[in-house]
Amino acid sequence: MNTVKTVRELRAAVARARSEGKRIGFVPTMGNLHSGHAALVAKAAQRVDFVVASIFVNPLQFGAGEDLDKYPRTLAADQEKLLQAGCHLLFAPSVEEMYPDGMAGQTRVSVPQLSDGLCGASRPGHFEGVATVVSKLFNMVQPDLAVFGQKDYQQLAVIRALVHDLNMPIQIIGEPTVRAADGLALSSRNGYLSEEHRAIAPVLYRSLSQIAQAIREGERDYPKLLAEQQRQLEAAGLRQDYLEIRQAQNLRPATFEDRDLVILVAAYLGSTRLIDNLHLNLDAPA
Ligand SMILES: Nc1ncnc2c1ncn2[C@@H]1O[C@H](COP(=O)(O)OP(=O)(O)OP(=O)(O)O)[C@@H](O)[C@H]1O
Ligand SMILES: CC(C)(CO)[C@@H](O)C(=O)[O-]
Ligand code: BAL
Repeated sequence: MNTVKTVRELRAAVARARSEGKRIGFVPTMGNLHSGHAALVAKAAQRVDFVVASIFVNPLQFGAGEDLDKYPRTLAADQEKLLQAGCHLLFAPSVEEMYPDGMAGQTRVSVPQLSDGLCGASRPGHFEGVATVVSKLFNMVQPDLAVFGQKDYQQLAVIRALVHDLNMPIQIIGEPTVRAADGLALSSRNGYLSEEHRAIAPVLYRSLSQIAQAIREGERDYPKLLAEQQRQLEAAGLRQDYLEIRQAQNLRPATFEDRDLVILVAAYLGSTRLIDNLHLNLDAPA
């Protein structure tokens, strides 16, 4: 697996693969890779002949006071994991390579409505930063398909919308969330947790699962269900950012008649913000 740092080298390597008739898959990441990322690369490797991954901690999607500076940078270990997972080319650009003219005058891509609420409410500008960098990366790599994790459910919805709305000929694949044995969704930010907080964190997925189970059993008093679980999260020591039930396909608030639902949560453990979600289609076999 080669690592390239410039757009020029990236384009040359992708052009070589294309000239050999290969289909291109793409997995964008921020690095500090775990088995969740490896699953995305493995899915791409099943579908195409040439898999490109990127590692770029994108300043444009971090708000003031967020963890941009302390976000873990672990390039050598990441290269090894990508190789094992079946990646052919890693693009690891600098901030100057991605934003050679700075960020203030950078053209932005924004996806209204889907970017509002949930993570967009507590991270203003976040999804504009994501949509902008993903659009740039898509134009640099020009893949046939790209794979994203369902763990970042709202992000996946934003990316599906931008590809649709901007007529990009790229198939977007959403991969299920890879979890630790105790249910906690793998995330680079889990590394910030103390031992004590790591032991508490699985309560997030337990709460989502309990809500899903209650809805499956016929409970439709969503405010009551959410309030109960909010109390549980807070009793366990988490500070809730949001806990919501939305329509799975468009993220609009769910009504009692909706059958295809997603339950989404974001909460703080100390200063670490964790997110998770559970897709619940009441018409699908359990
Ligand atoms: N547990 C997981 N299972 C499947 N995909 C995942 C998982 N965690 C992250 N991803 C996906 O990997 C891609 C890159 O995400 P990113 O590098 O931000 O990882 P992360 O572990 O979610 O980091 P962070 O803790 O900063 O949110 C995204 O498409 C994201 O949805
Ligand atoms: C998609 C992404 C790589 C864009 O910076 C990032 O938001 C992430 O890691 O999910
Ligand atoms: N995992 C999504 C990227 C972010 O939190 O900035």
